[in-house]
Formats: sequence, C-alpha cells, structure tokens
Amino acid sequence: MSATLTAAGLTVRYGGVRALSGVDLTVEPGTLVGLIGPNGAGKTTCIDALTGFASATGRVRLGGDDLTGLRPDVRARRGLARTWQAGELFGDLTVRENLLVAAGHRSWRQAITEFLGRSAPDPAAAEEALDLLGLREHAGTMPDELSHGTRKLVGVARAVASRPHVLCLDEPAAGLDAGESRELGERLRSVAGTGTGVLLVDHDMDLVLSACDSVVVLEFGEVIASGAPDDVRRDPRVVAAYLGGAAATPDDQQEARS
Ligand SMILES: Nc1ncnc2c1ncn2[C@@H]1O[C@H](COP(=O)(O)OP(=O)(O)OP(=O)(O)O)[C@@H](O)[C@H]1O
Repeated sequence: MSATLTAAGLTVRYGGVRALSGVDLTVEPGTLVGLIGPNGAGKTTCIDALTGFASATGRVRLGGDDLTGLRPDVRARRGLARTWQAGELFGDLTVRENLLVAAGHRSWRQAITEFLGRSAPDPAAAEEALDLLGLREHAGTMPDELSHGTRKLVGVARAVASRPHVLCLDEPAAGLDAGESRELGERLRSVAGTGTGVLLVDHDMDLVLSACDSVVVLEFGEVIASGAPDDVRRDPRVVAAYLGGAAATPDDQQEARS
C-alpha cells in the first residue's frame, strides 16, 4: 500500500503565535523525509497539523484522498499514522500484544467489521512489524523489561503495525545512544523499503542526515531549506538557523512569529 502525502500552505496559529506558516511538504511512497529545525521551530506542530491534532489551514492530501479537516482517527484509518514524543506502551501487554492493538486492515473486511462494532486485529501485520523493527526475540516480553532503546523501537513498530501509507515519527531517537540510533535508522530504511513513506522529526542530526532521502528545515514555523541531506547540511540559512536559534531568546522568537 502506498500513497503520496502532500501538504500545501499548512498554517497553525496558537493565539498570537504563528507556530506554522504556509508549509509545503511531500512524502513520496518508500522515502524517508527528515523534518528538522531548532527548538520551537514548529516540527511537532507540523505533525499535529498533518495528522489532525492541531487546527490548521491549508490542505493535506494522501494519494487521491483529501484529508483536510478530517478528525485524527479518520486520518489514521485512511493511512496516516503517527508516534508521540512521549509515546507510552501498554505496560500490562507484551510487545506482540502492544502491536496487535494497533494492527488492522484498511480493507472492505475492516470496514464491515467496524460497521458491526468489532475490531479486526491483523496478526500478520503485527508479525511483519516485529520483523521490520527487529523485535521478534522480544515478542513475549513486557515493556518494563526492555531497554529504553528497544521500547522506542516498539513504539515505532506499533505505528507500523497499522500498515500506514505514511508514518510521522516525533523524536523516535530521543534518549538513544549512537549505536541504538544507527540501528533505528536501518530499521526505518526497512520500513520505507515496504513502500511506506516516513516523515522523521528528530534532533539527532547524524540519524536524520544519514537515513533520510531528503530533508526539510523549519525555522520560526517557516520552511527555510529543503533538499538532499548534503545540500541542506551546507545551506548557509540552515547553519545560521542552528547557531542563531541557540542564541535567540524566547522573546525574539515570539516577536518573529507574531
Ligand atoms: N498547544 C499550544 N499552545 C500554544 N502554543 C503552542 C502550542 N504548541 C506549540 N506551541 C508553540 O508553537 C511553537 C512551535 O512549537 P513546536 O512544539 O511545534 O516546536 P518543535 O520544533 O517541535 O520544538 P521542539 O524541538 O522543542 O520539540 C512554539 O513557540 C510553541 O511554544
């Protein structure tokens, strides 16, 4: 299953703060797109706007499907999945059971079972996600027995188990060491290899620049650069955003947004 995610003119305001300003974004099937920027640049807001958790103007399309204005749960069923910065697992379920909760078809069969009020877990989707994220040996393990790095992989696997067209990941590498982060990058390439598009928000530059096919850079809610990782890395505006972003005070940022 594959479909291109396209956002056009995505804009979010929180009171007087423009958190996202006219953002255009495309995630093609089977590609990994990085979304980076200094703290407060609007990365999480962008995922919130794409997935329906923030009220936004602009358009969001998934293949031929216009998702604009739809509720988050509807967007998820149409194939747009996400993870959260602090994505907690179900503590009293094994890894496999955590994945089964999310696993399901978006087919006529699912539509009928939903209509009849029954959920339709798809064991094959859960097993596939276990393999894609390299978690088979942990399938029967409880979350509190796992390392932090493995728990983060389970969080990603849970979203993969819904067999999305596009998966938005909010800081999946937070708290990982360099080795774990490298493994995550390899696993995400495997996920993309199935045709799923992946939008990766993370502060780990090594991960984003090495794993992604292309990178979009936000500053103060606006796209300031996009393209191949090597080009983005050298872009003077990106270099300045990171150095300047660290120096800017919250008051400066507020002023720039309003
Ligand atoms: N619910 C909200 N209400 C008001 N302002 C918000 C809300 N969510 C985010 N903001 C503001 O919107 C701006 C963008 O925040 P966002 O969390 O999207 O940035 P980010 O790039 O994900 O930051 P970080 O890297 O620190 O997670 C910030 O100024 C933030 O304070």
